[in-house]
Amino acid sequence: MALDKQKRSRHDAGDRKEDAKGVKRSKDKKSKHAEIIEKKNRHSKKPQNAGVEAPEGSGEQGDTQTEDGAVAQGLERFPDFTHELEPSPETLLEAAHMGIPHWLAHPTTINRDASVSVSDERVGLSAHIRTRCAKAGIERLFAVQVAVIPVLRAAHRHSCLRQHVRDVCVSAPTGSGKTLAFVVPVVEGLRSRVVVRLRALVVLPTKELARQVKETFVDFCTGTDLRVGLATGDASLAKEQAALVDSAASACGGSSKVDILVCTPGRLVDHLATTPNFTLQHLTIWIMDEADRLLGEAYHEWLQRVQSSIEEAAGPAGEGIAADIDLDILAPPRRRVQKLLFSATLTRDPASIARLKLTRPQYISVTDGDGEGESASTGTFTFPSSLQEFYAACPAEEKPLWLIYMLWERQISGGVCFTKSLEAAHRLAQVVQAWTAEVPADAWVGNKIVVAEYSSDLTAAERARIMRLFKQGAINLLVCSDLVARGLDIDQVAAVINYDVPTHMSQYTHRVGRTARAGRQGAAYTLVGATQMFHFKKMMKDNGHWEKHLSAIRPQKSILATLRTQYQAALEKVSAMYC
Ligand SMILES: Nc1ncnc2c1ncn2[C@@H]1O[C@H](COP(=O)(O)OP(=O)(O)OP(=O)(O)O)[C@@H](O)[C@H]1O
Repeated sequence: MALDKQKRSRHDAGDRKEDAKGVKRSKDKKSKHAEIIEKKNRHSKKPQNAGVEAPEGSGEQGDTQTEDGAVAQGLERFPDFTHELEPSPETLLEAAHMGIPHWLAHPTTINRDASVSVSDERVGLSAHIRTRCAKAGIERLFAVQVAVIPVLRAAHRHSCLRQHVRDVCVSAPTGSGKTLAFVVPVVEGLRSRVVVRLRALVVLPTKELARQVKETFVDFCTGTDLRVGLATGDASLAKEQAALVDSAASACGGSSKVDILVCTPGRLVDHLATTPNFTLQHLTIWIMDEADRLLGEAYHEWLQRVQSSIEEAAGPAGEGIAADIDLDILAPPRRRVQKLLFSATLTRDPASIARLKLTRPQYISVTDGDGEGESASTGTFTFPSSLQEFYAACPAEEKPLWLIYMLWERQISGGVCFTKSLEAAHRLAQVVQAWTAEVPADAWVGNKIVVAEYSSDLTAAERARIMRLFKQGAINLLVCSDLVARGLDIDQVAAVINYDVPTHMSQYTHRVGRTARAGRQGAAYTLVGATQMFHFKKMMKDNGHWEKHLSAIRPQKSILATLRTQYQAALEKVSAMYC
């Protein structure tokens, strides 16, 4: 009987893997998986392909845990399209030497092409979420959603039963749909709540990103009673306070006016310090999006302050317990706040990770192919498969001309061009604008370039106006500092240009990730001055990105010569403005 069940569940798991579009089906690959699974089984008694991963030692294993992860406690079975990556001994050794925790070197991986239908019964999305997806034009779930939604749905059920839940770290390429990977399970988990309490906290590093995520929550909460709040400092503190809590109510925490709060770290700390009745005592889920950037934010030691607020409300038990310690012995079952970290470039810095006091964390990673390239020490930067990458080695003093060449020759319309500073963005936007005035009206083959500077120097209202015009196509080139390098989701970005070479691979990843989002085609161009070539090449090579992904562009001399004349005329006009 037990054997039958085992066979059946393995068969089911096999089918599930086969059905996930994009999961490779070659015989070789299957046997490789089988080998890995067999090897793992030899080393551990843990069931493979567990759709619901019951926390070890949380009282859900043994008699109650079945082979396929369904738990004999009325919990439903969730599908699993992931597999655990078995790192090589060398990788593990390297990770150990660098102090990288064991769980971070053992990701649960999913092929970035995996996808299932929104209405697939095995994912079990409610009619409400399916309707919201349909309204948003979403028919299939992306890989990160396929991997993460079942894990968080299962965790929610465990949490409701006062069973321990694991913290989750998620790494997936830019534009791969990480936002919905947490929005969907949060809304599913909360939509039948009775009393309004602040139960989900979502922290993002910038106002723009917070607004964007809040809008997604609002879309997916439409048709429910759930209330979503925003605290970014866009509105005055008093206005935010009035929107978040009923300060006249006597019961602390019973006065929340929102179920979900999307905020920036600075404003969160302000509310913790000054807003009467604002409390995290009912929190069940704490999401940090763009987590690596957030961990670098020092604002009033926001991380420690949020952790302390949570711990004060709930008591310290269960926090920060290493992944392999049996919780049954150490802590009584109770509801705790589940921490979720999302990023395209998740930090591997042991010190940063330790500060988070994660509880038995699980690491989910969306990778190329079979998780190849997942390196324990550096992490892999996985890029959208629809992204094409180019670089041009150019003389440093001619970079503006070469930028103009790219814009002209590649007919870039819907471009975002990154510079290293606000000043550089300002000046470059002026030069490009002056050049467009030099081009005869009938010479444009594609759209005439209409350029605007988009930087933190502008007011929020000006930025909103420029963004609106960009989305409408009235502006088709934005010149920016790194303000919009992360997270911003703009469908219309067809190309990214690194006018100044990014200094880190993560900066490169986030910048180029503004294009080729959600499976759309996109191109990234990097202008590399002669003195920067060594660094750029090394950075790309160190990350296994040089040979496989980058193509060189060599400009046609005749086109360059024509553009040079126009460029020099433009330069003179811009210089005259400063005299
Ligand atoms: N299943 C889906 N089908 C179609 N489009 C989707 C799906 N999921 C998300 N999207 C769209 O994909 C785009 C990118 O999603 P999102 O902003 O969540 O990416 P991300 O992974 O957070 O990227 P980044 O790391 O750059 O912040 C959004 O416009 C979103 O609406």
